[in-house]
Amino acid sequence: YISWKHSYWSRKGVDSIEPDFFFGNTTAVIKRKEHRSVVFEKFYKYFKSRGQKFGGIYDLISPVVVVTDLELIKCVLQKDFSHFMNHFGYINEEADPVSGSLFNLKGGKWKNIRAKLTPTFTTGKMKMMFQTIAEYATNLQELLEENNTPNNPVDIKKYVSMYNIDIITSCAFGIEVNSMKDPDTEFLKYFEKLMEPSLTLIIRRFISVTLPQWLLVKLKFRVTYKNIEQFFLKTVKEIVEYREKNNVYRKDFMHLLIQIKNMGETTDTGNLNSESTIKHLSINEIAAQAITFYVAGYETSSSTMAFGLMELALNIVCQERLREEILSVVRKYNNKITYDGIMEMEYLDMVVQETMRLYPIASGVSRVCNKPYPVPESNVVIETGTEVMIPLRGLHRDPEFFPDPDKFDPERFNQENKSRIRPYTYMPFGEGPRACIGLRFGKLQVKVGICAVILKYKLAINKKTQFPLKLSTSIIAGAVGGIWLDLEKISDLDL
Ligand code: HEM
Repeated sequence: YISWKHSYWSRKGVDSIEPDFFFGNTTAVIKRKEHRSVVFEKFYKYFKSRGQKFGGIYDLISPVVVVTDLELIKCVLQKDFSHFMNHFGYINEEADPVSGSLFNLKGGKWKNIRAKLTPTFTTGKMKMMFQTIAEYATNLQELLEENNTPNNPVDIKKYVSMYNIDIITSCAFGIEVNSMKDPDTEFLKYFEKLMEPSLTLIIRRFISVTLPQWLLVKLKFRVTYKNIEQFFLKTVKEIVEYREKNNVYRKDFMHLLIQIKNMGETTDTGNLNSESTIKHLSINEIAAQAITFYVAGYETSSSTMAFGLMELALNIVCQERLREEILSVVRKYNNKITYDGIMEMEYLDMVVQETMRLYPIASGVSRVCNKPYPVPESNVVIETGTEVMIPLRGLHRDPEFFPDPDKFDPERFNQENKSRIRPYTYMPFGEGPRACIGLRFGKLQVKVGICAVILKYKLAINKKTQFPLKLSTSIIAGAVGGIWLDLEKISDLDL
């Protein structure tokens, strides 16, 4: 049966790579030897070197299309989106409410909820939450101050993770956890359990992508542990009830989600109720979305920020130039970091963009075909249920699109060069109608955090950081062994 499954691409006449028995072509990912993004970068190079617009590989026994051609990428993500609306992932809202996240939702239901949630991330809403982000950036400065002792490097990922977890807990759930000062709160423990790649969870995830979805739904299969799910649902219910009863207006995502629950839409006011007839969301639905914001917005921003600070430590000229820019803008705004100030920092934007080119946190942009798709200018039809993968790291480090691709060079994103970047070669947040909904928020977290660190400390790489850098095998890539920096305090400027 396995051999027959592994003959799928040759039966279709599609160029493919010889699979290992059972593991297919992703053995290195399953055995945790390499990060998925690195493995898919190799597939990208292989098919491109053979002049193929796409090729076939096997994730275990499931066939996956790997795309190399920019025109085909455009079709999948934008032009023919109606064939590729969904992300891969098991969903059963009844048996496993947490699985009903925006990331997992399919078809019409996804479209509906996405439309309701999109106004949650407008510029106005980002400005509304800016103060919370800035306060946690001050906490990050204090934390670094406490932990930066002479001759002791700091593992920067650890601290930026605390900064991001506090922001996202505050904004998604409206809870002040302060992981920087008290890492043992019940909420954080459950969050750790939710994210923990335990063996049972790996097996459950494996089953969820291997067995047919209709069978899993019939079996009431669940990926999330019952006790973890109960904890988050109970927490969200309590927060919602408290806010509704006391008419609390807090400037966060939870407020906007409650508005959607009660009114079907968000407004720029403190209202939590209206006579609107638009279809509302249930409490389980808003809980699932709050959890998604949490999961999707924490590790992504933390890794990006840590890699950004690492590159700045390695490239002193860039670091000095960034510091000058930050200082001049901060002075303009009475020694404060403001939303408008952050938006004025052009070089900061270039640094963050270049960081995300070199270290795209997603292993690729993935879609699942939801109705048969005849690939233009070929005889191949992509069948319903087949995963299509666009390898971000392959594109971002392709010398045809980014000369000297391994070099950290923010100038690629200056006003003049930016306009020359070919569409669909740079997509750290995905692309098309299903691109990252939290883009603005994620970038803001990263930018404010980087400002806070650069303003106060001169960064240098400590020899504990292992080069050449090896990416960890967790879902969102980090650096094996950590990113160790020496921090030299150069200013007393608080945010
Ligand atoms: C630097 C930070 C971030 C990066 C690099 C990032 C990257 C991505 C990528 C690559 C995708 C898949 C897009 C696609 O399939 O085309 C995605 C989806 C998503 N992201 Fe982000 N993300 C970040 C921060 C955030 C934040 C802060 C939030 C929420 C507060 C968030 C919420 C989501 C959600 C809900 C989806 C699923 C969207 C859908 O299926 O409609 N992300 N993100």
